[in-house]
Amino acid sequence: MKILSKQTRSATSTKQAMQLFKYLKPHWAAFSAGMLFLLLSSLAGLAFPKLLGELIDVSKKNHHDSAINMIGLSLISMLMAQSVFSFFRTILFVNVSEKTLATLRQTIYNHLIQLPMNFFLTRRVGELSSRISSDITLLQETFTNTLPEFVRQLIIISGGLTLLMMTSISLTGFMLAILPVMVIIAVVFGRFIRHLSKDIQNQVASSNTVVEETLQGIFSVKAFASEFFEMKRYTGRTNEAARIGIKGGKFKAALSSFIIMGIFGALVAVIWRGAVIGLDTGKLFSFVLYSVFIGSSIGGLAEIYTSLQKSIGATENLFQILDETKEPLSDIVKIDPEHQLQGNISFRNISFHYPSREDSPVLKGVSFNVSANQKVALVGPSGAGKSTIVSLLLRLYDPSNGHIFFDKKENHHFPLSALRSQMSVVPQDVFLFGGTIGENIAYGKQDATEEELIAAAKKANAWEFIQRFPLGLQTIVGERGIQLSGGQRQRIAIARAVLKAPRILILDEATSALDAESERLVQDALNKLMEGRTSIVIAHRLATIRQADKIIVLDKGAIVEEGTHKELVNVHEGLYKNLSEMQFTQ
Ligand SMILES: Nc1ncnc2c1ncn2[C@@H]1O[C@H](COP(=O)(O)OP(=O)(O)OP(=O)(O)O)[C@@H](O)[C@H]1O
Repeated sequence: MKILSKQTRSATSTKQAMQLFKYLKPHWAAFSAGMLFLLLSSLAGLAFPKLLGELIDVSKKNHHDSAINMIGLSLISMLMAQSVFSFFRTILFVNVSEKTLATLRQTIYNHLIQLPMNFFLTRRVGELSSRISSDITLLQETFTNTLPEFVRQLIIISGGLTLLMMTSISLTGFMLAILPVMVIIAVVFGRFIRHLSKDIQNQVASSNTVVEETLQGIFSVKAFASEFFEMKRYTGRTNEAARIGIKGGKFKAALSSFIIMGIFGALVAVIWRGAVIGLDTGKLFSFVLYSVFIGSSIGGLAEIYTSLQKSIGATENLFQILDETKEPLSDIVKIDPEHQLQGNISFRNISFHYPSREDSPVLKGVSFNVSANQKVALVGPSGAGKSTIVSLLLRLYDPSNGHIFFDKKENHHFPLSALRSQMSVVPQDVFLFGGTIGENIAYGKQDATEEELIAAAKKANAWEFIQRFPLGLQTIVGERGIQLSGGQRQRIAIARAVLKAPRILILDEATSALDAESERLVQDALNKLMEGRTSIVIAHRLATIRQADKIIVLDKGAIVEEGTHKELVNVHEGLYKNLSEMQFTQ
């Protein structure tokens, strides 16, 4: 990864943030209309102090009811106008940001799911899903609130200052010399206190951890007679929280005194100065109100700056995903005859290491052939490289050396989606999606009819238990539905494979033992499934592969033996012979 200087980084981040506007483009008209309403509502807001000041002056000077009523009426019309403008501005901004962010969410997710396995090796699922949820929520907040608020504050500051200067340039200068300084000090001070409050929260959280851990592990605490040790630990953490809390309290007290003295003091100074130069009461009143508006907008800008920085960070995270290269996938409708597999596989001198661990080779010069419709078993100790061979077969990774052929054509010749769609994996740990049993079976073929689903379930020996559920195929599985047993889940996965009718079947045999009945049902279903197609079985229990056409024995990334069961059990001191003796004497 390139290391960028801070400036270049912030320049690229800003550039990326600008890319966001690409997603806004289709909604440009609504966005501009929203901006116009924002401008109008901010201007209407700015008219208040002026009208209020005039009201005071008119009432003091000539007591003309009609003039007073006129101003009162203008104030009410301004109020109405402002509320109408705000209403439309909010609706327009929400509309634009919801639509923009939905597109952005879809773009990011669609890109993410098409990224190669390499990408997922080095990232945690939580981190990636939080990008799609919290980073985008942050942007949503920016588009709906922060950006409009930023524009509003700018209008208030510039408009307010113009109006103030029209009243009195010297008093405006006086106000600017003191009020913004006080506001900025208060903001910086406030931030410092917020940091401190975070420290307190962390400290309190860490003392709560002691409570949680010790209560959950109360058995260990008692068994090790650690009560007094834990009491000391808890006392230490809570006292520290109290110490930081007291320190924070002092600063909070100082801040409120400062606000009373500094900010209100500055306002008093402005009023005093206004009185000295002989400004009318009404004018002075509106002057002070504008000063308050401007002061709070300056304070607000600091908040907005932080929040914009966060959004730029979030955009950077999101666009980083879009910068990654996707796998060349396509939505398969029909496979070209040229890309249809016969089922012959050939690995030629394959070496491989995982991209995340360049220095540890996982496969070293592996070569083997599988003819169409053969049943081949991969055997070997844990970590030998069996699952890695399967990943290379599926082209989840490319080998670092060597070539993989399907029917004498190199694997690159086949479009990736066409290649994968002709293979099917029945994994050890079957992952079921949180939908119905029917949907889970149809995962291999989304447009399957109910009859096809039932036929597949029957072939997989799964229909018998599915039909016993009152809702049959419509039964919900997963977190919010029923939990299926290991054997049942495997049979659902087999039904999925039956439905997909792959040319090449990959079975990762379950290591955990099923009860005898489930085992028989699963094995029987697998045997039916393997008929008439090439099957690669990662075998953990050697009893199931005695009939295999070929057994490939791997050890530490290399093939050490190859042959049928009969041949291999006769190899003197052979690994297979050893492994099978160990399993059968258990
Ligand atoms: N995603 C990965 N990143 C880095 N190294 C990996 C990854 N997956 C597997 N390995 C390493 O590659 C080697 C081979 O692993 P593989 O899973 O292919 O073995 P296996 O023969 O299938 O083992 P088992 O029978 O335990 O499933 C192991 O040393 C393992 O630590």
